[in-house]
Amino acid sequence: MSKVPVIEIFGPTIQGEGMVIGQKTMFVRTAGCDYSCSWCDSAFTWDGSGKDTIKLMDAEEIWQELKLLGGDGFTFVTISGGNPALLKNLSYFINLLKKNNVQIGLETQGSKWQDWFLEIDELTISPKPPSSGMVTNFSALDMIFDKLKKAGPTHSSSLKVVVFDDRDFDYAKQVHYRYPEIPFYLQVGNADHQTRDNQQLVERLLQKYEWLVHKVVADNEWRNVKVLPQLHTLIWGNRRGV
Ligand SMILES: C[S@@+](CC[C@H](N)C(=O)[O-])C[C@H]1O[C@@H](n2cnc3c(N)ncnc32)[C@H](O)[C@@H]1O
Ligand SMILES: Nc1nc2[nH]cc(C(=O)O)c2c(=O)[nH]1
Ligand code: SF4
Ligand SMILES: [Mg+2]
Repeated sequence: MSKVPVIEIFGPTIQGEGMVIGQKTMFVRTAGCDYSCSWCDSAFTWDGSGKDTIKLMDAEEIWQELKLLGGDGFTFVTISGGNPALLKNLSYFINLLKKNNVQIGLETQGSKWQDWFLEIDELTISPKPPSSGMVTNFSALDMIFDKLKKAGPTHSSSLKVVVFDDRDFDYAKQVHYRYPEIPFYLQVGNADHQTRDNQQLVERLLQKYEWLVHKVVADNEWRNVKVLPQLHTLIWGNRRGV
């Protein structure tokens, strides 16, 4: 059957990150990841702590849940995870969204390809810097961008690298140089993704954002780049489902 493991469906909210930041959207978060980033803010999707909340759902069931939550008040759905690119069967849900004229965003780290990437309106590829503890498979990433490029200029994708420290910053630059034609976003890393103290969290994140902006503006090797915070974290802290 065409089922996929879903761990949460929420919205309407705004896309807090990357190329369509600010966009009103619903979210579908799939379970399971082939990575285990040290600072993952969605570790419940893969570390076992959320296993009782995973539901195997088919396309129509996910759509019904989205309509229940969002009614007619949305035109955009973002799929994240975990790594949704592990799920070949997501094609059924993606086709159903297209049939309903819904725009689709998707977040993945760039470790796996799926043919349905070509159906995604706003595809965010987010390779992981050294602080994550993960090692990027650049031949897999090359293959993904080759396929997207062959699919033609109508395809809208971007790179988003989370930065925690100077090494991450250098890694991000390496990625940007390797794929210079892909729109590039630097994102502030949230080192306190467990805390409930929103005031202190926002203060630290804004300091980190300032640090990152300063590094970019002082560096002539960065030219065409956008530097962003996680907007949803500035509004809602580490709350889930927003
Ligand atoms: C939770 S991941 C899920 C999608 C996919 N596995 C990925 O990593 O791209 C969604 C986005 O959140 C980012 N992210 C995860 N933990 C973060 C943190 N502590 N601070 C900032 N961004 C984080 C990831 O880098 C990714 O861009
Ligand atoms: N508002 C909001 N924006 C987001 N952008 C990417 C998210 C994610 O966890 O993938 C996310 C999320 O969880 N919430
Ligand atoms: S790849 Fe994404 S979901 Fe997987 S561990 Fe890293 S940040 Fe978390
Ligand atoms: Mg998130």
